[in-house]
Amino acid sequence: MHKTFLNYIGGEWQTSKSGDILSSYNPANKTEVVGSVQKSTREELDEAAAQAKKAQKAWRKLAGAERGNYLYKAAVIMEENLEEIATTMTKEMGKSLPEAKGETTRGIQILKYFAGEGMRSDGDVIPSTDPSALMFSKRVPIGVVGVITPWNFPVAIPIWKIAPALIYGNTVILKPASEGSVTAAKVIECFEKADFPAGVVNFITGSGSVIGQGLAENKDVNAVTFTGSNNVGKNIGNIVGARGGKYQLEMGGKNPIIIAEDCDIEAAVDATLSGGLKSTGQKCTCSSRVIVQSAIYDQFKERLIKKAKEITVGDGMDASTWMGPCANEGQFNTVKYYIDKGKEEGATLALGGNQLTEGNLKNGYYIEPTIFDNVTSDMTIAQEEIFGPVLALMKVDTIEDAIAVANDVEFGLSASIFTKISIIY
Ligand SMILES: NC(=O)C1=CN([C@@H]2O[C@H](COP(=O)(O)OP(=O)(O)OC[C@H]3O[C@@H](n4cnc5c(N)ncnc54)[C@H](OP(=O)(O)O)[C@@H]3O)[C@@H](O)[C@H]2O)C=CC1
Ligand SMILES: O=C(O)CCC(=O)C(=O)O
Repeated sequence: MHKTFLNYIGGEWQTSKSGDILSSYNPANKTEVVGSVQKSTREELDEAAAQAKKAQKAWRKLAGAERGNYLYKAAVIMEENLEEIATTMTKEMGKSLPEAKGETTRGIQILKYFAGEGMRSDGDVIPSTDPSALMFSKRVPIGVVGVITPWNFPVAIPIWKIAPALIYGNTVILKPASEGSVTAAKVIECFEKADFPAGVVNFITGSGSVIGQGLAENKDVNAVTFTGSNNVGKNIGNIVGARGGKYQLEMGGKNPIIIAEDCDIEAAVDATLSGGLKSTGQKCTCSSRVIVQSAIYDQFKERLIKKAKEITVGDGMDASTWMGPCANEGQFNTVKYYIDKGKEEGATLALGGNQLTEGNLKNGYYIEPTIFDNVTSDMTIAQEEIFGPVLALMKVDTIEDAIAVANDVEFGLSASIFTKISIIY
C-alpha cells in the first residue's frame, strides 16, 4: 500500500482542498505506484507564501550559527534515513541505487557545508580614504525564496537551493517536480524532524503551470530559483523580472567531451560512458557530444562500442544494473523521437537505438545505450538536449576544429577534454 504525502505549510502537514492527488509511478515497473502527493491550488500557495513571509522576520534575526544548527540537525536526520530516501528515489525516477545513495550523501554534505557557512564571513570591510569612516558591506537575506526543481536530482538540487537560502536568513517554499515529489517529501520530513521554526521551510506539490507559475507571480516571493527546461526557465525569468524580483535559472546543456589524439584512450572511453550515460543521460551536465580527433577516431569508436555493449540495463534496484530506465513516459518518447531524428538526418546508428523489452524490461521505459556515428554539427542530435542514453560521435582533424565544434551550440554549461598537452588560449 503506497502512502499519500501532504503539503507542509506553516509547520503543519496539510491536505489540499482540491481533493485531488498526483501519483508517481515507477519507471522500471509502469504500473507500480510509488506514492502520491497533493494537487494543490493557488490559494494554498498564497497561504505558504504568507506563512514564509511571517516566519522570515524572526528567522533572519537568529545568529548564523543558530541557523546552522538547524541545517546540521536536518543533515544528521537525513543520514539516518539515507537508505529509505535513496530507495524511494530509485523507485520514483529510475536511477540506480548506488547513484541514488551517492546523490543523497551529496545532499547531506551540502547541508553540512552550509551549516558551517553560518560561521563564515558575511561581508567585507573596505579601506576608506577618510580615516574616521568605517566602510563595510554585509550580506542580508532577500526574504522568501521560491524553489522550483526538476526530477533528475530530486534530493541534491532542492538541497543545494534551500540550504544557502536558509543559512542567510531567507525562508523557502519548495515546489518539486511532480515526478520527484515523493522523494522530495521524504527530504522535507527530515527538515520537519529537525524542528525548524514553523513557516521557515514550506513544501507544496502540484502542477508546474499552477504552483510553479504561482511562485513566479506571487509578490510575497522575493526570489525564485529554478532548474529545468529552457522554455519554462525563460518564462519564469520574464515573470519574476517584470515584477522586480530576483531569479536564478539553471537550464539545459549540450555538452562536449573532446578526445584528443594523445589521450589515454581507455580513460577517455570510461569517462565518455560515465559522463554520457550515467543517470541514463538525464543530467544537464551530460556529455552527449563526443568530439574525437581523426587520428584515433576508429580505435576510440571500437573501444567505446565494445565497452558500451557490456553495460547492464535494468531496474535500478538490482545490484547488477549499471543504467536504469528513462525517468518517465514523456522522457522515453522524447528519446525515441531524437533517435528517429538522428537516423532521418543521416547519422549512422553504430549501437543500440531500440527499446528493451526482454523479460521484466517490458514493464519499464528502457532504451539501449545508443551511439551515433558520422554526426555533424548541423544535425538536430548535435544541437538539442536529448536527456537520454544517446551519444553523438563527431570526427575532427585538429584540436582547433574540436574547439570550434564544441562551441557550435546555443548552450554553454559544462565541457571536458581528454589530452596530455596543456592548451593556452
Ligand atoms: N537542467 C536540468 O537539469 C533539467 C533539464 N530538463 C530538460 O527539460 C526537458 C523537460 O523536462 P521537464 O520535467 O518537463 O522540465 P520542466 O522545466 O517542465 O520542469 C522543471 C520544473 O518546473 C516546473 N514547471 C513546469 N511548468 C512550469 C511553469 N509553467 N511555471 C513554473 N514552473 C513550471 C515543473 O513542475 P511539474 O513537474 O509539476 O511539471 C518542475 O518542477 C527535459 O527533457 C530536459 O531536456 C529537465 C529537467 C532538469
Ligand atoms: O551533474 C551534476 O552533478 C548536476 C547536474 C544538474 O544540475 C542537473 O542535471 O540538473
